[in-house]
Amino acid sequence: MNQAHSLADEQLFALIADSLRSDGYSIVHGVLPSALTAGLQQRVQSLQEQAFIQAGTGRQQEHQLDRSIRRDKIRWLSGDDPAEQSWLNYMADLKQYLNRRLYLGLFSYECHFAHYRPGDFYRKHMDAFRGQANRVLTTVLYLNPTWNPDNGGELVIYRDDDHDKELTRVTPFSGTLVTFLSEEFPHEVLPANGDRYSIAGWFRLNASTAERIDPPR
Ligand SMILES: O=C(O)CCC(=O)C(=O)O
Ligand SMILES: [Fe+2]
Repeated sequence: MNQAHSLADEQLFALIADSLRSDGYSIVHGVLPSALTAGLQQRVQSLQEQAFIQAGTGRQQEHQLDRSIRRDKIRWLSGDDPAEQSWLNYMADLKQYLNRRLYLGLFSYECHFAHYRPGDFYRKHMDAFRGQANRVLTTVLYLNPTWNPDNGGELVIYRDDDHDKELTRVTPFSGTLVTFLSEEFPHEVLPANGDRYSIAGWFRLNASTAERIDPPR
């Protein structure tokens, strides 16, 4: 799917919802409001390297830094910055739309900027495991205005019905937004020659009980 101009929010949300319903994933190019993408690009470029932390794998107690699996550095978004707040608002609107259309019961959204330096990668992994009621829907927005396809750094998505077979590859061009069911699709980030910026995010269910506040980070 390839559109060259931004769509009204509801049209874009409808495209995403239709693809999620039929295929479990959606890839859209260049259809987000351009001011939104531009603001986030500027924001991530303005952050100093010290603002990022080494990304880990696993949740809370199991949290590990394993550089053979994952090399990127991350910074969680917060509402303190206007560009970051705009993205959080936009995702809140998407959440509302998807809940209305697909009854997904999405409750919260968390997301971080990611910076992959040249050579960095994220090996094949799942973002969530069935039955754990944690991450339901993954979103990835790329923020690389001058990406050369020869740079590598593609996101490789594997098939939900055969985890060894490649489904598709996504070049991390600015404004490309990928959405997929977190429990269904293994995926990996290939090493790149250049600096690769993105926002990875997850919609979660509300799995809180009186004893246990979920989601944690
Ligand atoms: O940056 C990407 O293309 C995907 C990142 C990813 O899989 C993750 O952060 O879990
Ligand atoms: Fe992932």
